[in-house]
Amino acid sequence: MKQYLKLCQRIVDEGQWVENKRTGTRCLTVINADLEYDVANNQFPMITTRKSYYKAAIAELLGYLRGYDSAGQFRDIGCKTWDANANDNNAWLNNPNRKGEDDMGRVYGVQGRGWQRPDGSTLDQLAKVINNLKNGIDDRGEIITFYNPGEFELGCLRPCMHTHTFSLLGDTLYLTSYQRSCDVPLGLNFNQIQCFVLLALVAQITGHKAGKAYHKIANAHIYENQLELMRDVQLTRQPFASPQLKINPKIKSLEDIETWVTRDDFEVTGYQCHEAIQYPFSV
Ligand SMILES: Nc1nc(=O)c2c([nH]1)NC[C@@H]1CN(c3ccc(C(=O)N[C@@H](CCC(=O)O)C(=O)O)cc3)CN21
Ligand SMILES: O=c1ccn([C@H]2C[C@H](O)[C@@H](COP(=O)(O)O)O2)c(=O)[nH]1
Repeated sequence: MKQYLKLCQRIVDEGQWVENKRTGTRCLTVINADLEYDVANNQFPMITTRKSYYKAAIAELLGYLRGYDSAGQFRDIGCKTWDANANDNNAWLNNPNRKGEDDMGRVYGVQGRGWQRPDGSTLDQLAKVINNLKNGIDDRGEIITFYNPGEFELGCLRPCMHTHTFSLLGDTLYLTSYQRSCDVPLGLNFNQIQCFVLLALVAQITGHKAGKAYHKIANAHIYENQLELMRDVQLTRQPFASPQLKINPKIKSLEDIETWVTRDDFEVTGYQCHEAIQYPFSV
């Protein structure tokens, strides 16, 4: 939690204003942030200086792992975060590749589970990684990437946390996640949780201990309309200790994740937080 607040303070103190054409809203921006999460000791990185909706963040991750491409599928598993990008962004609404209400196109999990090969077949990146890790193999390329520049025009948004590298050292599994663009008040609150859960969950289904998750961010920003709430409210609060995450031990395979797992298979204990803050969202 301290590293999150440190990054927020750094943006407030040292950030530079950058115009953003896609949203029309300027951002106070810094380049390069490194965060890490202690999954081994179950220090769940949930924000405590405001109320955090961790179940929606986990549902979003489950949707990525299942290869969802519709905001409706995300809503059905308890996550509304894709409604705006699928249905309220003019560039996407006017894109001839959009297949109608709620369509997100070829983003995130679509690439992760069904990367299109030149011969017309598809590659399931996630299944390959899980299979190798289950068999104790780390070929130094246990990478899942959602970043497919050749298909950007087929999706509503370029993936932000776009690449996940798993590494095995002995029987301990590590994760390094890369993010190109980060909305620190809103998105990072979710992305921290997702890095942690991705490592904990993959360790559980591949039979390894979880080590640390490393989270590398290129462009970290606060939108102009979020700045006052961050500087004058959230940053004046003292954080509480990290809560713990409990994952249903019955989750044993990728197939479980694809078929019956829900956000309620994840429970947090020891979460103490300050009042909710509603940050504005730029579409
Ligand atoms: N500008 C922007 N920021 C983002 O963080 C973001 C995007 N766009 N587009 C794609 C996804 C969608 N994400 C989102 C979207 C909404 C919330 C959000 O509204 N969070 C609220 C309430 C969550 C809830 O009630 O479930 C929050 O207070 O955290 C968070 C992440 C993250 N990504
Ligand atoms: O997981 C996510 C998804 C998105 N974001 C944020 C980062 C930016 O503020 C926007 C995306 O805008 P681009 O113009 O495509 O960079 O969404 C996030 O923080 N985390």
